[in-house]
Amino acid sequence: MTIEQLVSVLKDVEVLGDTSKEIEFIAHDSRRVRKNTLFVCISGTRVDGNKFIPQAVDAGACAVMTEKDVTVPEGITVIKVKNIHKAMELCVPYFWGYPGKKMRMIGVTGTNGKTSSTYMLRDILRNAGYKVGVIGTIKIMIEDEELPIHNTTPDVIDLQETLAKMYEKGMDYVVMEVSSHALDMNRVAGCEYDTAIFTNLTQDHLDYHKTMENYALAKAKLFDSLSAPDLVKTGKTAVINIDDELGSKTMIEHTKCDLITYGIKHKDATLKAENVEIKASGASFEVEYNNEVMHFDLKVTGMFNVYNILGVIGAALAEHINPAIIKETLENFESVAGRFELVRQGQDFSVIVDYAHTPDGLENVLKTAREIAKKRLIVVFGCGGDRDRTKRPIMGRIAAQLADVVIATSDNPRTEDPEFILSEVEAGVLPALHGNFHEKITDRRHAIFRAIELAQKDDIVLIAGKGHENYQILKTGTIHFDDKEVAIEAIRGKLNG
Ligand SMILES: CC(=O)N[C@H]1[C@@H](OP(=O)(O)OP(=O)(O)OC[C@H]2O[C@@H](n3ccc(=O)[nH]c3=O)[C@H](O)[C@@H]2O)O[C@H](CO)[C@@H](O)[C@@H]1O[C@H](C)C(=O)N[C@@H](C)C(=O)N[C@H](CCC(=O)O)C(=O)O
Ligand SMILES: Nc1ncnc2c1ncn2[C@@H]1O[C@H](COP(=O)(O)OP(=O)(O)OP(=O)(O)O)[C@@H](O)[C@H]1O
Ligand SMILES: N[C@H](CCC[C@H](N)C(=O)O)C(=O)O
Ligand SMILES: [Mg+2]
Repeated sequence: MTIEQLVSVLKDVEVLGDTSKEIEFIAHDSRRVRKNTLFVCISGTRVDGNKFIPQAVDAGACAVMTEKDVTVPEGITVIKVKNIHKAMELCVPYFWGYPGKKMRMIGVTGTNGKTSSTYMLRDILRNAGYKVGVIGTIKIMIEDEELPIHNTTPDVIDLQETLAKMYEKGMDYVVMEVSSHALDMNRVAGCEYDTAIFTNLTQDHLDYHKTMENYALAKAKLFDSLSAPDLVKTGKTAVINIDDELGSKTMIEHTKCDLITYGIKHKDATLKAENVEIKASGASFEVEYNNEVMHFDLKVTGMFNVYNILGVIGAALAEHINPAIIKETLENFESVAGRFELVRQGQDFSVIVDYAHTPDGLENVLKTAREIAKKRLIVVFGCGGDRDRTKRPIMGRIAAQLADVVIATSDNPRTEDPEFILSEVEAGVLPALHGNFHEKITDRRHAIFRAIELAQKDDIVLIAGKGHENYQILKTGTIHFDDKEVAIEAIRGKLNG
């Protein structure tokens, strides 16, 4: 596409230089620039992308898009815009040919349960014979090909490039996590969702959204988008957890298309789970749809997973998937890496690695562990740095209320002092202790070893917060760290005396 064609979708734009050049790629990161790239200069929270123009030009950029007056080497075209984010939202999907309008798109939003739901949907759609791409916290999947990811929902440039790749490789469906940050920043511009799930709304990310109301309104944008004026596909459905009273009210207010609600408590839920049983071996429940009762005997457990599964059933039915395929797939679904994942090394106590990193996530997972625990429940957890500080004492309180042994440790401290984060966690732990045991061990590896050392026959050790992550982000840089690996090492050490 030529620069002239590309800028035709922009309004407030001034182009300095040759507009007949062909653009072959768009990047905002100078390290990803190649021949004939348009380099988009973004002033970020850490650095100003305009500073990297020389590197981008060296790497092959033939044009730059910027809000600033910049000096460029001769022959480089400058596209000057008023608002770089608005400009990207318009021209990047156009450049890639609107791939997010060509495939069926399922978006999942909510504080917790997004990754879990997308993985279940992927399996259902694949078993129904479709080619599926997935975008979310852990990685990008294009059928079986895996690519790394930096955000739960990538920015508009990375997202459109990924969607274009998926379209080119023949994906019928894209199932993706749509984070509140992404909705607020409009990273999903140019996407057209067909079915959207709302899992729940509980406290997180208040550092960014400031209030729960703003957080809810960011999520509601996904539901607004289902009835936007410029849609090209038909058959939109919102699938909403109606047991989440506050969140569902906002999401439903913003829904103007077909609606499927789900829940366990609410009497009017379209999909209402009955006879729910939570066992260590898995959850079971029944749900009625179109006057037929479907019975589910799952391998995953926990009330929270029953909710995730109800949302998934709703989305799959909205996409007209055969109920028999939905049932068979969900009954065989085992787990997502780092989500209530059992670490089995032949020890006589259970070790679970889980990604709970919000108050509600931690409460749910501790309650589930408590329901299936034969003896004591030992929890190792912490809170991330440079993230919502107000959740720290709340998570501390929940851990102290629900576990027998509480080991507070570091998560990803990022640029913060780990001791300071822990002091905020402990402000919640200490007043809530009721004769139960507590230790503060800043080093996460030591904390995991200590929990496993303390574990006795039939106890459960829950290592929460980092799930699948194989790194720890410290002030000094990112190091390799994997809760599961460390747990295995500790268990083996204990078994070998
Ligand atoms: C606050 C926020 O969202 N920041 C996002 C933002 O980074 P930033 O503004 O700090 O960018 P920056 O590092 O200052 O760089 C500015 C520009 O210089 C460019 N650059 C930089 C270095 C270089 O050598 N060359 C170069 O060109 C960068 O590519 C960028 O365009 O743009 C980056 C690229 O798109 C994002 O990866 C980054 O997400 C950071 C890592 C982040 O932690 N975001 C969190 C808050 C987030 O978005 N989370 C949500 C929800 C998670 C969930 O609950 O599931 C998510 O969707 O991930
Ligand atoms: N429906 C749910 N309600 C509450 N907690 C949940 C639910 N589903 C999962 N969890 C808990 O939250 C953790 C994270 O789950 P998952 O990764 O599916 O959520 P997510 O929404 O993708 O999170 P993120 O915001 O980091 O992308 C799980 O390990 C589990 O402890
Ligand atoms: N997507 C979430 C993940 C948090 C994971 C936890 N390990 C942490 O670092 O706080 C976030 O960026 O807030
Ligand atoms: Mg996720």
